[in-house]
Amino acid sequence: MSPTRDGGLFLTLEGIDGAGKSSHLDALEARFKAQGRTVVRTREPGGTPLAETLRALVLEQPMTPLTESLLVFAARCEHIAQVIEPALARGEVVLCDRFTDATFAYQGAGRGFDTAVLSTLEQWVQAGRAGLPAAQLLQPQFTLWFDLAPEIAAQRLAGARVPDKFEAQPVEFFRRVAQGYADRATADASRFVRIDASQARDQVWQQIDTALVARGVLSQVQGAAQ
Ligand SMILES: Nc1ncnc2c1ncn2[C@@H]1O[C@H](COP(=O)(O)OP(=O)(O)O)[C@@H](O)[C@H]1O
Ligand SMILES: Cc1cn([C@H]2C[C@H](O)[C@@H](COP(=O)(O)OP(=O)(O)O)O2)c(=O)[nH]c1=O
Repeated sequence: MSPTRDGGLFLTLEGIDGAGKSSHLDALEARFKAQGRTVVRTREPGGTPLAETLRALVLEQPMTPLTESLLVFAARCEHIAQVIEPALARGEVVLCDRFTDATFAYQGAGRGFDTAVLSTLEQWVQAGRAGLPAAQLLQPQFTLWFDLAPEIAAQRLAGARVPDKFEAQPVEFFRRVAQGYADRATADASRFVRIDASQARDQVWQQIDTALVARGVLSQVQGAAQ
């Protein structure tokens, strides 16, 4: 069996903007469904009507890093209570595009905001959740970290879509964000699954599939290459 909480699986995707996360969400969802799992596909900031309203503010309005941090954790609080916890309790797969690692990477490393404050907010929002020991934070079982040089991500995004507030940031900002992710990965090596996102799309998918099979989260597809 896969490592689960209440039979559910909490899997997140992370990386700088343009790293290629969204390109693999459909295939991941289909892969779990093909194995008979019910999948809740969601994102942060967002995932509930209120959290989506907060997302629009965070992505469009200028604000202080503290306001940004409070809003993403407020959105997360709703998202956990209304979507993530109930789905995990039902034994489902929660496939979430970003979670708290993004706050440490973007607000912490990118904006230079105090990570001790972020850790406090993380405690408030992610500790004491249903089905977990009081001291344990709700965290993803695994985080697929799409690691890509900021210069390549910027090239991929150029002309691909209208940039939002973060995507309009200079490459130096994304260097700091990328370092923030690398630090989180070092601190929680068993949770983070590093994906070399510089490879071609089908090779990136192969890395994802192989990593999740190796961790017992997915079963090998019959006839697939070892
Ligand atoms: N492996 C890849 N090689 C080249 N381009 C890619 C690759 N993966 C995604 N892209 C392209 O890069 C851009 C950003 O990908 P996307 O999945 O939206 O990234 P993210 O969700 O991480 O911001 C898109 O235009 C996408 O088509
Ligand atoms: C979850 C989260 C996202 N963000 C940022 C990162 C992204 O630039 C943006 C939204 O992420 P994303 O959904 O990846 O954007 P898109 O749909 O355009 O690919 O929000 C934060 O700054 N802090 C957070 O805690």
